[in-house]
Amino acid sequence: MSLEFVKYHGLGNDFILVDNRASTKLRLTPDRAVKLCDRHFGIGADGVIFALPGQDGTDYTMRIFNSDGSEPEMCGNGIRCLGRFLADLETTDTEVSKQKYLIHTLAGVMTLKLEANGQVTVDMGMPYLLAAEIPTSLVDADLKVIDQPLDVAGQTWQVTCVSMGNPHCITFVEDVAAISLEQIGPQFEHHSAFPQRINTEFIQVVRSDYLKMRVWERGAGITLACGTGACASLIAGVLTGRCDRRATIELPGGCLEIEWAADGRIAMTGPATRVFAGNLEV
Ligand SMILES: N[C@@H](CCC[C@H](N)C(=O)O)C(=O)O
Repeated sequence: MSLEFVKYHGLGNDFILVDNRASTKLRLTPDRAVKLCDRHFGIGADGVIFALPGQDGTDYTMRIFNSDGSEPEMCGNGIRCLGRFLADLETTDTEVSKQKYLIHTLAGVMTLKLEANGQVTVDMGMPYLLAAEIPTSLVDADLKVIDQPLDVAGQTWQVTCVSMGNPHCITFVEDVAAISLEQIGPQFEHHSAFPQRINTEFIQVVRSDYLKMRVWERGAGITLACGTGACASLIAGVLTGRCDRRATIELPGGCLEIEWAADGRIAMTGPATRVFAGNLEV
């Protein structure tokens, strides 16, 4: 038996997309996902995303597995890719596709809008800011983690933590290029202050409406972009008085536009690109 997949990327954060609309049972195991993500012995990707039937009134459900086989709650670049994937599938099936989707995720319901210029805008919902919600033991459970000291690799970093459904630890630095991400990223990810591990973003404020970011992702390591990380970083910038509520975030793979609206909801706009399709032996 063979299973068709499509490879997409959002700013170089790349995913294998699987059409799982006919069943709530995953068509691949997490172990198989790990093998497929391998860049030498597999297809190569930062994660595998499944498009499943909707639940609780949504159009579809997204499940994603990181390249280490762990299942995160949400993925910003991945959900934009899912939007394009679903539109392509619907066009193949019926010659028409929706321009707007309600997607069920482990982080809640996300709304996607496919823009005419190829970009995808996602209503990412509200951030979670309390220590218990991240989760982290850095401060008391009912407090926010804003510019708190964290010792990693013999250095004290001032960190701000934000959950976008998945956990992020943000540090503002003078020069993102000077950070030894490969060396310190794993030490942040596995720090005892973060019981569910953590995604780690380093941010350089170029202007109040333009930030540069590098990321070490939980379960995937260095990636070229992270959508939830870009949202969390803008929020950390606002909370610490470093940036505007709307900004461009420049990642190694390109730029995302992020806005934290007055009602507390976060919008992310960026591209989603189809790379190729193939068949897997299952
Ligand atoms: N690259 C993603 C985030 C994927 C999940 C993350 N590695 C985690 O474990 O939380 C994005 O674009 O948001």
